[in-house]
Amino acid sequence: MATRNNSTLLELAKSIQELTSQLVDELSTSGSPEPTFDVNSTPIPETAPFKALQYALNDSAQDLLRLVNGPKAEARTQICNLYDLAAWQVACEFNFFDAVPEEGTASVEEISKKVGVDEDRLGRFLRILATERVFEEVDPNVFRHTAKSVLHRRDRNIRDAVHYQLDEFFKATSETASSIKETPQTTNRSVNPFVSRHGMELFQFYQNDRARADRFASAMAGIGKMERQFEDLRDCYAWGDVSGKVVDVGGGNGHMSVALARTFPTLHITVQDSLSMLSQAMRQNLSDLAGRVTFLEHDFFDVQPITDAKAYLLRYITHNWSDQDCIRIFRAMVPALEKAAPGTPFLINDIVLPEAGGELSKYQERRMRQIDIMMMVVLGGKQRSGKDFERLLKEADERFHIKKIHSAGDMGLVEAVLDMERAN
Ligand SMILES: C[S@@+](CC[C@H](N)C(=O)[O-])C[C@H]1O[C@@H](n2cnc3c(N)ncnc32)[C@H](O)[C@@H]1O
Repeated sequence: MATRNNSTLLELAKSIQELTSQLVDELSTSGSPEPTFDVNSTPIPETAPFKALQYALNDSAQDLLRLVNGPKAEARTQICNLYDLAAWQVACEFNFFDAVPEEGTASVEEISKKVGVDEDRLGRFLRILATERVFEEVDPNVFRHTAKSVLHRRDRNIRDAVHYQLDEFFKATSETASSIKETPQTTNRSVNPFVSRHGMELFQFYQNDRARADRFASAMAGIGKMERQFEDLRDCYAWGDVSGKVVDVGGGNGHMSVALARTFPTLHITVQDSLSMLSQAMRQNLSDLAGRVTFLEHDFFDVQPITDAKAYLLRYITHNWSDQDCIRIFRAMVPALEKAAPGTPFLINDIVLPEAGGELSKYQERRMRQIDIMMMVVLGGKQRSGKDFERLLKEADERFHIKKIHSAGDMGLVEAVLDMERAN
């Protein structure tokens, strides 16, 4: 029998009270205002102490709601989640966000004229969104922005990040079970739900569709604003101790290398990627870096051509590839590491999953496992734990070992080295 003395619900509520008090104190100490749902609300700072409180609060608050709602109500919520996503898909596709002024209101009739969706369906979508505080109906058929909706008006990259997920990735996700039924034992770049749904591999898809490719590039910038931030990479390794050449293998448009070089004046970074990716990067004005960031076309399945680097970085590459492909990528690094100074760090920057459940907050772990499933769906790729990385490195070359995992979680950094004392 539940009593106030043995109540899990009250324990969770107490934890929520305590964590919220700490959060308010932290906001007060840092001179930050409390967040509201208003368009002019200031979000909670994204620093480590606030993130830790956010994660813990999410666990307690979500567990309390799960227990209070019970499995049947939770199942009811779950079966209808996709209709929330349908509303988001339409809001992005028809850009409801720009159709409402940042300050002030717009009627359903006015929004309908701008977005080209009939008033009846438009109003229904706006009202379901408003239940999650995305827009607010201030008078019958009159809406205004909230903090959560105005973000997508103010930040095109973040809107694109939601949009591409709810378009090509959502469609692919709906094919997950049937795709696995077709090939229950195999997945890779060419065998996955994305290919089942769209009839071609992800990057081929974008090569064939310029508009979606541009949106994808913008969405990647949006994701960079939400997670995988530069500060995390900057703080998880002693970059200041590295003096000389660093190779950013598959470095994309070089945005991380440029930021690293601007922060650490002893770094000289070569960004390697495909020519199409690098051509964008090379258009940037990097005159302040006096040639400390350079670009080199290189396919990371081919042998690494730079043999005198002080460190090699592989950032958010491994999760795009199957185990067999990762082994090929690691193996292509070996000749360069053999020639480089002993102990040259081979840095794998990617999510590092916990080995077993319970090491992290459920909230944090879920965010990582969502990316793991995303990689499975769209690329036949995966997220890995430290042990998974160790196994793949050893399969690539017995002499690899992990020297240190500098940080785990969603900004993991694994430092591997090639042990030259050991015979291969
Ligand atoms: C998820 S992005 C990561 C980019 C960058 N490292 C970052 O952290 O922003 C993956 C990158 O791998 C590159 N890539 C894919 N296949 C490649 C290959 N065979 N050789 C070199 N780069 C490749 C892509 O062009 C893309 O820039």
